[in-house]
Amino acid sequence: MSLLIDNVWKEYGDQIVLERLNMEIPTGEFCAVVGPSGCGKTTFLRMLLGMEKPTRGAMLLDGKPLPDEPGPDRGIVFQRYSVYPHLTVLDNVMLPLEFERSRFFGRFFGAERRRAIGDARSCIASVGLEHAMDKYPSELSGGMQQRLAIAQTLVRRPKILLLDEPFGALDPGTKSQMHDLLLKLWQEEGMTVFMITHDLHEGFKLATRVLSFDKTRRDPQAPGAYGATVIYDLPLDDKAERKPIVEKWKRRTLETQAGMVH
Ligand SMILES: Nc1ncnc2c1ncn2[C@@H]1O[C@H](COP(=O)(O)OP(=O)(O)OP(=O)(O)O)[C@@H](O)[C@H]1O
Repeated sequence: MSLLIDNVWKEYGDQIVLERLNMEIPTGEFCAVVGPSGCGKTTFLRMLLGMEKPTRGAMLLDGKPLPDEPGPDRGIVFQRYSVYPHLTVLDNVMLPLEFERSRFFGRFFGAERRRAIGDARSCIASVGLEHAMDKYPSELSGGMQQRLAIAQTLVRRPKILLLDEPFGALDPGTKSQMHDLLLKLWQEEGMTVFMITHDLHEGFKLATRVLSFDKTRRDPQAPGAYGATVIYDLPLDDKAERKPIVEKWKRRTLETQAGMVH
């Protein structure tokens, strides 16, 4: 399953946010999405999720247009834990399954309910929260809450996992544990991942490909006249061999973000 982004543009009124996005992403690619604040990274993720439609161009999953509403094949995790404070860990992870089911068939009963509970429990165990099934979010640390948010998204077994600065609020130790967890889940599930990060080192550590967004042209009189595009598309799948190249691009990306190169 591959994702084809074909000349995608996104405009809000007369503001062009993104322009000329062209890329092909094979299944299982782990893309880090980097770029200056406000350049349209979240907008890109929202289009992949189906919360926003491109103004122009096409996004094709295996040759078919991406559905223009969120579905179980795509899941998102935000920086701030989007968990429900009044529900236990288990109920937080059951909820997406119940929503999905009730859209079409009403509530779970009997064997189906038991199967859903089993799926939720194994997903909670996969993020290391098996001892906290009956706890409420207020009883969990920040890292545990973010694990819960990830479980809530993974329980529907998305093919595309979208992460909007998921670890930005965590301390370095917890962040590093979350990196290990994410890599484990990514390897086990074979998902295509897009992760926005402001931490370039995190992006280069985790990703197989770095997509660096920025504007290539600017009009000081009309800030919305031009949008951002992918200025560097860096494959990192063979890190040892590509190390010198990666280092060069990493330096260039850092310089661009610091406003030293345009
Ligand atoms: N629904 C909307 N209506 C109008 N403008 C919007 C909307 N959503 C985003 N924008 C504009 O699009 C631009 C890109 O926003 P976006 O949140 O995608 O940037 P970002 O790169 O994710 O920023 P940050 O790194 O600060 O989170 C901003 O100028 C924002 O004001």
